[in-house]
Amino acid sequence: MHAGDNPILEVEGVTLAFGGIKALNEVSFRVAEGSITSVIGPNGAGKTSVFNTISGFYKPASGDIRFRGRSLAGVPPPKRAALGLARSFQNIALFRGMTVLDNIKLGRHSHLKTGPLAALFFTPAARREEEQLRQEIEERIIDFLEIDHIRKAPVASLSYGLQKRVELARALAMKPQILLLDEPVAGMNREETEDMARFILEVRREWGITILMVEHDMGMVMDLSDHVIVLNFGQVIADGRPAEVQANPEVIKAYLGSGDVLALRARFSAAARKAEGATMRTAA
Ligand SMILES: Nc1ncnc2c1ncn2[C@@H]1O[C@H](COP(=O)(O)OP(=O)(O)OP(=O)(O)O)[C@@H](O)[C@H]1O
Repeated sequence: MHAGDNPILEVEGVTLAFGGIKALNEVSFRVAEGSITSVIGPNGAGKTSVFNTISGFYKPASGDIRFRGRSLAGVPPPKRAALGLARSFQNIALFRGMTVLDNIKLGRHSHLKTGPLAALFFTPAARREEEQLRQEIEERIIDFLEIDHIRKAPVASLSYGLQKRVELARALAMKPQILLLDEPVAGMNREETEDMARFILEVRREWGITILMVEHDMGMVMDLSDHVIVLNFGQVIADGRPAEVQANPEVIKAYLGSGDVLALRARFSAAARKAEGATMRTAA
């Protein structure tokens, strides 16, 4: 799939400055509908700034972001979420004292037709909506993410991996068309990482949701992505399929400069070995 085909999201010429520093400098890329697209780059390259600009937390000095062809200029973050653009955060942003189920329900509120007052007085319309919401959450999201056994548990009591899964559940409850995942496997052990990778693939396959993620785990990026965008010093230095990006000398140089190159090579080759194994299994 080429990112130029049917873009759901277009970032065009975006420049973002903090004082005199350009965190993003004329950044342009497209995210194809139905793709898993990753944004990578060494520390400080501008990945979080891209996410914050797309979700509306930062206002670019120039450039435009379009969602399904519509400019998001002047559209505040909650409205972007209601349009179908949801995100998770690098550091878990859940209500730790609340249960898993209540946290997930919060995600859905941007779509409820009945306002908080109606919900308070529990009108028939609010009740119907509440019931529909409950069923939708229980039947689909909780089952899908295999968190049935912890639905009544307070989030604070859960392992880190499960909390990240609940965060994904809450983002899904927002019924996104595109999901922005900020380092979905950061801090996870191997098993938690593999679970999350499986869920991300299934979110795309079963729910038809486009994924845009920032991730440092290069094995995961190369395994999952259709398309990879590489940032360095606030600029796009490579944009293509995982194999193209890995072979790009500019990319190697960027990671070399950051001192991450050994880790990068190890991760690249682990990803390549895995891909080779998958190809051989398919051919057999
Ligand atoms: N709120 C801010 N105020 C001032 N400078 C900022 C702010 N946010 C980011 N920057 C600067 O913008 C540049 C890009 O930072 P950003 O956090 O987007 O990079 P990143 O690629 O996400 O890094 P990391 O991988 O370490 O999370 C850096 O030079 C950073 O210091």
